[in-house]
Amino acid sequence: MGVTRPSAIVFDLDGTLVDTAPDLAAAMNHVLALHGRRAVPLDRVRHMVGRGARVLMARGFSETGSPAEDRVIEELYGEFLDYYLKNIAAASRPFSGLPGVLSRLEGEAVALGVCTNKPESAAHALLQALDLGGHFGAVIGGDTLPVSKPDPATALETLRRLDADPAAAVFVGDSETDILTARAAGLPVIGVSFGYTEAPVETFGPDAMIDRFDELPAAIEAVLARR
Ligand SMILES: O=C(O)COP(=O)(O)O
Ligand SMILES: [Mg+2]
Repeated sequence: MGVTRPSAIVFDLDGTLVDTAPDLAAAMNHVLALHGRRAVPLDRVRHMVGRGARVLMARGFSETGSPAEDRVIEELYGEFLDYYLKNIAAASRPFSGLPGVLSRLEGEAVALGVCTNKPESAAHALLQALDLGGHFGAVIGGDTLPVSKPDPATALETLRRLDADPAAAVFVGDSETDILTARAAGLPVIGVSFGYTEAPVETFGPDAMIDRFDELPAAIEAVLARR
């Protein structure tokens, strides 16, 4: 029988805490339009997010014609980020039930962190725009460290900054990247069924799945008890 009281919960951001796909799609389609490409529909974008904005740009170009050459990806990324930072919360909203579950965890003195492949500046701007920033004691973005998810250093550094015991921490995410990150860091991982993923996230073997945030406390308890 393992621990049941979590020290910390580390959350992925896009597709886990916040439904950002509409604004990510708008920014990607803005860049595609600048380069004479057609728009990618929102439903497709939901399967293209999860490995950072450079990969999103590459996928957007491959989806709409000839692939972008490596040497132009940095320029596309710059165009994307410029538009995205100006429109970061035009349509992005926290997933249903999130504020309630964050308050509940805080009430139980559980430390909360964010570990995302979004640039750290974009992660802070988004959390602030949605009035969520105050909940999280640490935010690690895709450019905070020399490595990004799925490198386990990202999750472990989030916990270090929270001063939380990794042996009682849980990762929550929506994509294969998150499952790989948590596994490599030795953390139990809960998948959310409402996020962005190339294939259904349960196929990557999370320790538990939730369909709604009100299921999170019980799922945390279950994965820690099984440790
Ligand atoms: O920007 C992305 O591609 C993914 O961001 P996430 O790590 O918060 O899901
Ligand atoms: Mg995600």
